[in-house]
Amino acid sequence: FDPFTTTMVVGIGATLGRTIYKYFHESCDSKWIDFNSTALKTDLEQKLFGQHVASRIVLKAVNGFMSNESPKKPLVLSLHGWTGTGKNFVSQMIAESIFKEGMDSSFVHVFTSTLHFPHPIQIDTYKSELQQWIKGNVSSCERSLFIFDEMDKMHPGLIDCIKPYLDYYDKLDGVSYRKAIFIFLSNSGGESIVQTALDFWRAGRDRSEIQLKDLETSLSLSVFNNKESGFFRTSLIDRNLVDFFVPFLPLEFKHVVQCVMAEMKARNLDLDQDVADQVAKDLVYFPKVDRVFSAKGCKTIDSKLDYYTKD
Ligand SMILES: Nc1ncnc2c1ncn2[C@@H]1O[C@H](COP(=O)(O)OP(=O)(O)OP(=O)(O)O)[C@@H](O)[C@H]1O
Repeated sequence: FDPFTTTMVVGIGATLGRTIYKYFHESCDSKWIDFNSTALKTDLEQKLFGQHVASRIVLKAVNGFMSNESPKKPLVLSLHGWTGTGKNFVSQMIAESIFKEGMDSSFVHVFTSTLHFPHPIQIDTYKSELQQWIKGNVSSCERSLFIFDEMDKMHPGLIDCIKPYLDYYDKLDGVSYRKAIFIFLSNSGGESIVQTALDFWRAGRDRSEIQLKDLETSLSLSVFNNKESGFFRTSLIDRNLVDFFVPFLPLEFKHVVQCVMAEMKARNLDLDQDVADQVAKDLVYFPKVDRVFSAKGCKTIDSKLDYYTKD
């Protein structure tokens, strides 16, 4: 009897079991896919902190797309911003508002550049696999959601290969992609968003005054001109395949406190403002002089909270 092997086998068996169960259990119909606009609105308003611009755009974009019976192209959202500001979190909210199984749905597919496409030398294999994967999944369910994380680290050739699926084609090889949703996540443009937020802060203006137009120009310039960014070398942008660029603002101390309180609530702990303040104080803020924004946003607060709540 080897407890390690047994645990592994049981673990793998359970995962496989869940996958098979999901595969046969979940179907591509309104029983499993039923957009709940109110739930998305409530989540964005109550669970997402400090992102009034992103929140508004996402709600409008997803509502508009999901209420259109015959969209002309798939919905393509590009979420930009500093680390830990809520880009994955919002993608999760979108998935939950559309699919009963949320992120666990077999119609939601997440790709992370460094994890799934780590070796540039294998780019041709990745390309054909990715294309087959997208085609196969949309063929079995037109309402598929694809999330591409670390888009700024993605090989431009790979971005190029998904372009046809984002375009205004009626059908490609007999498959229509018009009801699919693509979400791209990246940190590119994050610094220019931070600069705008800092300018407002230094001018003594309220953060809530920041509007999309204040961020749009610098965001698109930095995304275009960033030689490191996969976007730069592709024509994703100039072909207008991205429907909405969604900027995420850097988070301040008060937002981190809100994140800690939310985490306490999620763990059924007594809400303790002092502990929340303490956890937030322990994080690093930048720029060095003003210390306005959390360097890691709301990331890592789980483990910090453990430290304060465990004996
Ligand atoms: N604006 C926010 N409001 C509420 N919670 C947040 C917010 N931003 C981040 N969080 C919390 O922090 C966690 C990590 O954030 P998330 O993964 O969404 O960051 P990200 O912007 O995708 O970061 P990265 O660019 O590093 O991938 C979330 O799961 C959520 O619990």
